[in-house]
Amino acid sequence: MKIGVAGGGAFGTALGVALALDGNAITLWARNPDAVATMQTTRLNPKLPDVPLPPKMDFTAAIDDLLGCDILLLAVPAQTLRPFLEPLAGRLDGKYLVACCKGIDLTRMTGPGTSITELVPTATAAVLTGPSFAADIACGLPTALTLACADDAHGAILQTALSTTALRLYRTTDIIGAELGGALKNVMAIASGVAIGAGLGESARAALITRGFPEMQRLAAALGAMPDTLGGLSGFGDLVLTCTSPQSRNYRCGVALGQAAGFDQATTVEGAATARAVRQLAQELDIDLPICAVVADLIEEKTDVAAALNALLSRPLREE
Ligand SMILES: NC(=O)C1=CN([C@@H]2O[C@H](COP(=O)(O)OP(=O)(O)OC[C@H]3O[C@@H](n4cnc5c(N)ncnc54)[C@H](O)[C@@H]3O)[C@@H](O)[C@H]2O)C=CC1
Ligand SMILES: O=C(CO)COP(=O)(O)O
Repeated sequence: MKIGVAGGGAFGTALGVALALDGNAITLWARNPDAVATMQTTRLNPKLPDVPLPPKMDFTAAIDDLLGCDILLLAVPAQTLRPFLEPLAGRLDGKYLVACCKGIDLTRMTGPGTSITELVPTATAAVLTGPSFAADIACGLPTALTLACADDAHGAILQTALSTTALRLYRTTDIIGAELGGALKNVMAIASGVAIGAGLGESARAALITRGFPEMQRLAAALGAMPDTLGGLSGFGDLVLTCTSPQSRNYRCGVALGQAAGFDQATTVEGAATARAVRQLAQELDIDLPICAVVADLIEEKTDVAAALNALLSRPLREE
């Protein structure tokens, strides 16, 4: 099956590299023609500067070049997935559409897999998520991800097509649980970064990760996820990775917030919009998600770190 990638950022490129080195011919679409020309001629992507782009990868800024692919890996940022798909919806019938972004769309409050199902109901929607830094995948380091597809037979086809020796895909039919794990761990990564940036210590970070996990589980359960999914790679696995590694942009953004320092607004930090979406969902569903709420307030500068800490520490003592 022919594989295409939409999105010329770090993650789409890394997946393309891994699959091309495994023998697949990959077409990668990026919206910026200059970026495409650079990749085509230099065989490098500045977002992954140390990784040569394999000969089996081709680059295009013409979206029509993707339409001959059977499997499309959608690696555009989460808030841009719906606007990306909407004009294409009638031209993607029957394809495998695999969301590779992590977040909750602020306009519709849906995760990426759900957005695909809504916008292209004739496609097979799937979500690829889990603990993985683009640079690790591109360098061929061992990585394990979750491939979620409601139809398990189609999920098995995708699992085989997208796994390589180093990139191991585990299968689930729970799209909601997988996409929420990937979205919510970014909010917790910001919180963890804030704790470290503000000098609150590693014990505080461990507390945030551990108390953050049941927040993820509560929201996921309320939105219809299967109970065990959040304990897997897409939830717990990615929570651990992203909350503990300075490679994570969400974590680094949190560190900057904790230090009251600036952070490059052009960096992709999916947890910022997701925190706001989660705060709204929590209100609508009447669920208590205190860590998510303070992250959203910090992002919007409705609170500062001292007040956020006080809000968390002054909550009533209770059973674990
Ligand atoms: N970088 C990583 O290690 C990982 C990233 N992801 C996810 O992959 C998604 C993409 O992230 P990255 O590739 O890392 O981001 P990035 O910042 O490296 O690249 C984002 C790319 O999206 C493009 N883009 C922005 N708006 C667009 C639009 N409206 N239409 C088409 N393209 C647009 C930008 O030009 C840029 O090339 C995110 O949801 C992220 O959470 C998932 C796992 C690992
Ligand atoms: O999702 C990721 C790791 O699994 C990448 O995290 P960041 O987007 O925070 O860099």
